[in-house]
This record gives sequence, C-alpha cells and structure tokens, in this order.
Amino acid sequence: MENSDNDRFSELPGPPISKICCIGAGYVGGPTMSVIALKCPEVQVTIVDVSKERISQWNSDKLPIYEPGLEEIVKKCRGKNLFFSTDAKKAIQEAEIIFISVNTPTKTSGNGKGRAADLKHVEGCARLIAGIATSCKIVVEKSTVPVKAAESIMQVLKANNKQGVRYSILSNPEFLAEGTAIENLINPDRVLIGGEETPEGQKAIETLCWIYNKWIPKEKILTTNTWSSELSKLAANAMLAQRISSINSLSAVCEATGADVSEVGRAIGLDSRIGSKFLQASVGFGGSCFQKDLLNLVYICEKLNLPEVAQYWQKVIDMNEYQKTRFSQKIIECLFNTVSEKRLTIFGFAFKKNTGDTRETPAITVCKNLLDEGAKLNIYDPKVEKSQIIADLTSTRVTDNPEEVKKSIEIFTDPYDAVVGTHAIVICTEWDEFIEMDYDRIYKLMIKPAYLFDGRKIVNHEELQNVGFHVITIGKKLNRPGLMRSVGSISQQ
Ligand SMILES: NC(=O)c1ccc[n+]([C@@H]2O[C@H](COP(=O)([O-])OP(=O)(O)OC[C@H]3O[C@@H](n4cnc5c(N)ncnc54)[C@H](O)[C@@H]3O)[C@@H](O)[C@H]2O)c1
Ligand SMILES: O=c1ccn([C@@H]2O[C@H](COP(=O)(O)OP(=O)(O)O[C@H]3O[C@H](CO)[C@@H](O)[C@H](O)[C@H]3O)[C@@H](O)[C@H]2O)c(=O)[nH]1
Repeated sequence: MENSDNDRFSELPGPPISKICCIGAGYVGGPTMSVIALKCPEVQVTIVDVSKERISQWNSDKLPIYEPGLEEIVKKCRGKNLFFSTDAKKAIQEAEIIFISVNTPTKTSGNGKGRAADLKHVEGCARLIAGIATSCKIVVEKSTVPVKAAESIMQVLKANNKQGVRYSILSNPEFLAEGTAIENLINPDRVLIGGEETPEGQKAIETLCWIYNKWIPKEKILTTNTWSSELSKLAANAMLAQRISSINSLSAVCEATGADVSEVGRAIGLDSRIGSKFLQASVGFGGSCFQKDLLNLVYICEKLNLPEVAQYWQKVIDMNEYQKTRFSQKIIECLFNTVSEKRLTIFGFAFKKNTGDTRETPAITVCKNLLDEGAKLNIYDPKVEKSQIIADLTSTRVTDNPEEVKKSIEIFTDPYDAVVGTHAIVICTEWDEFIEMDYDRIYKLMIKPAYLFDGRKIVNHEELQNVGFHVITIGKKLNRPGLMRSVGSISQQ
C-alpha cells in the first residue's frame, strides 16, 4: 500500500488541520461532520453529495434526517465552519483530510448478489479524489467496508495518480446508532482508528487523533492496524445482532413454557460477564446496518474458505427472519386464523424509535405478511413520511402488485384516527408516545374483540387487559381469566 519514493509530494498533512471534506451527506456523514464542526470551530468542514436534493435539504430548515439534537448543531455551525455543497471538486482540492462516508449496500446483482457489500460508491470516491487532488491527502474510510477495502482504495488512488500526490488511508469506522447519533458522537464508547504500521501511517493516525482529541479523551481513542479496524466494525455489529437473535430465540422458548423473556433477560444481564444491554426481545432487528454487515461477514468468511464460520453468522440473520415471521403468524392465528379483509392498525414504521429511517424495518415484513393474507392496514408513525411508507410497501421486494397494495393501506397522521374501525393494533416501533396513549378511548373506537400485539414489549399489558384488550406480546404467555382462547393461539390461555 505504500507510495513510491519518487512521489512528488512527500509531506502528508499534519496538525493543525484547517479544512476537512466529507463525501456523503447521509445518516453518518451529516451528524458526524456536524459534531466535528461543533467541537473544532477552527476547522472548516464541507460535506458534499451527488444528490442535489439532499444538499438543498441540509441547507434548508427541514433537514433530510431526523436525529435528536442534530438540528440545533447544524443551525449553530452552518455557514460558519459547516458547509453542505455539491461542489466536490473545490472541497476535495482544499481539504487535508477527506472522509468517505457513502453508502455500502448489499449487492443486488452480479458476484456476491444479496450478500457482498457493494463498494461501487467507495470506489467512485477514490476515483473522484484521484482525479481532483493536487496536494497530499489523508483519506479516511468512514463507510463500513469489507476487511482489506483500504487496499483496493489505495490501488485506485495510485493507478489514477496523475499529479504524483501522496495519500495515506485510514480506517475510522463509525459506531453511532440512529436515534442517539449526537449523544454517541459527543460521548462515544471509543473511537477506532486503523492505519498502516509505517511512519507515514502513524503520522496520519496522529493527525486524525488531533481532531478527535478536541473533545474525546486519549484513553477512548484506540489505534490499530488497518485490517483490525475494518474487521472490528463488522465484528461489533455481528456481536450486537447476535445478542438480539439470542434473546429472540429464547423468547420463543418463553412463550412455549411460561417463562417471561424480560425476567430471563434481566436475570442473565446481571451477570457482569454478559451485561444488560441489547437483550431486549423484539419483533426483530432492523436498520440499514446489522443485516447488511452480517451478510457481508458471511460472504467474506465463505471467500476465505471458512464455511463453518460463515454458517455460524448466517444463523443470526436466519433467527431474525424467523422472529419477524413468527410474530406475523401469531397475529394471524390470534385473529381467528384469518385477516382477510380485516382492517388492522400498525403503530410505528421506523426501524427503531427517534428516527424516521425505515431501512430494513421489521414493520415492512410484518405489513407484507399481513397484506399477503388480505389484510387492510392503517399505518401511523410520528416521523416517517407517508411517501416513504408507500414506497417501502410497494417496492418489488414486497409486492408484484403495487396498485393493489396502495388500495389496501392508509397512512395516518393522528394515531386516534388510525384505530377507528380496526380489529387490532400491532406495535412495530417502540415510540414513547405509544406507552402514554389513551387506550380507553382507543378501545372504544375499535371493533370487538379488540386485539393489541406488542412487538416491542412497551405497553402495560395488565392495564390494557383491564381496559378490555386481548393482549399478545413477545416472550411471555399472558394469562387472563375468562379470556376466550383464540383459534390456533399460541400465546394465550
Ligand atoms: N446509518 C448508520 O447508522 C450507520 C452507522 C455507522 C456506519 N454506517 C455506515 O456508513 C456508511 C454510510 O451510511 P449512511 O447511513 O450515512 O448512508 P446514506 O445512504 O444515508 O448516505 C450516503 C450518501 O452518500 C451519497 N453518495 C454516494 N455516492 C457518492 C459519491 N460518489 N459522491 C458523493 N456522494 C455520494 C449518497 O447520495 C447519500 O446521500 C455505510 O457504509 C454504512 O454502513 C451507517
Ligand atoms: O435489545 C435490543 C436492541 C436493539 N434492537 C433492535 O435492533 C435494531 C438496531 O438497533 P440499534 O443498534 O440501536 O440501531 P442502529 O442505528 O442500527 O445501530 C447499529 O448499527 C450501526 C450501523 O453500523 C452501528 O454504528 C451501531 O453501533 C449499531 O448499534 C433496531 O431495530 C432495534 O429496535 C432490539 O430488537 N433489541
């Protein structure tokens, strides 16, 4: 990966840094760079994107993504040391450090289809930088990439290096979670920086550390070799997802035995070797990262001729699919084995609370399964745009008859309107407002018997049963004296 000795410029940028560029103004690029701009007022941060629409949204009053705390930071820094632009040429030319923060989705065609990460946008960035740069640059992989991706980036940079520019590539994966991005960026568990074990690589690491050190203590900044850093990102997501699949697998055992998965989670989480986080049983994990990164890890393991390792991680994904399907089937079974022509309310469409992001949301699978059975759906989410829900549910992954789906779904902006005349409420996202709703009022508006399926274990089941609801949740068999046993129900007595 080293540059040749006769490169025209030998000096890589070092502290103090005055200009940073980030390619990709998405869920990572936007919040990450906003926090860098906030914490490093002397550094000019420019975020560029190919999407004119996204850039104009970042420059408007309505930002393209919802994240608690983000708007305040953008308003404070925008136009001072934080800029959103489509002029990649200028930003790249001027910057000493260039972050690549573009999307790396699962490939949809060709080699590794459905599993490998598609690096076309990352490669595009490398080509873009190589075509523009006239001075030495530190190029930072912020996107999640397969292990060894830095090697490919360097190859592209070197092969197109007309100006004799010197580059150093660092891996600096992002660990923020959506909904808590700003909190995670301001006070991260750690910052990971991987670089080459050469004097030049170490200098590049020190330079990036200089930025993070503005607000993050040295002890929290971990430096490793490039490959450890790249692999650690995939490994962290795989381990987190594995915990959710593990507790979800146990939720099925709880339902079959009378154990309560919340009690089991609490009991095992108190073991300091296990820890209490990420043991919340649910309808299944969603989001743009877990499945994509697990699939990528599985693919890498197969390519490395490690089939047993690949199968091990594949099971984490399989368990997640099982959980989403199991929950959907339970709804159908409890509603007397048919939802055909029945209207149901979906509460929550985002993949988790405090975000408007619907990528890989379990709500899509639940809605698809219910629509396939002929259900009509009233959908309410406080942050997801109507157009996004329609786009998700009419995509080719969900249906081959989008017009029929459009006729079967209705999107609401008021949750109380959404429940009128419906047989059941299905909670797919753990929005706080679902906990505090007036369920007496809601019950009266619904068809009886009224059902509530809590896919997030957030509402008070006993209280709802007292209101009159038939309540079904995950990982717990709810007892209710006198409640009629539903045909085929596996969760009620
Ligand atoms: N979303 C998360 O919470 C999260 C967290 C950690 C890491 N990651 C990783 O970070 C990366 C980015 O994720 P995201 O969620 O921000 O994606 P995103 O889709 O929200 O944003 C990516 C942006 O890059 C732009 N882009 C693509 N190619 C470009 C190019 N050649 N030039 C300029 N702009 C270009 C796209 O238009 C888009 O706006 C992914 O690799 C992802 O796995 C995401
Ligand atoms: O105990 C839990 C915790 C989470 N979830 C679900 O798991 C999914 C992912 O949640 P979370 O990890 O909080 O959000 P993400 O934004 O997807 O963040 C993950 O993916 C990011 C992208 O790589 C990483 O940067 C983060 O560290 C990693 O947590 C969501 O559907 C959650 O509802 C559960 O079902 N049970």
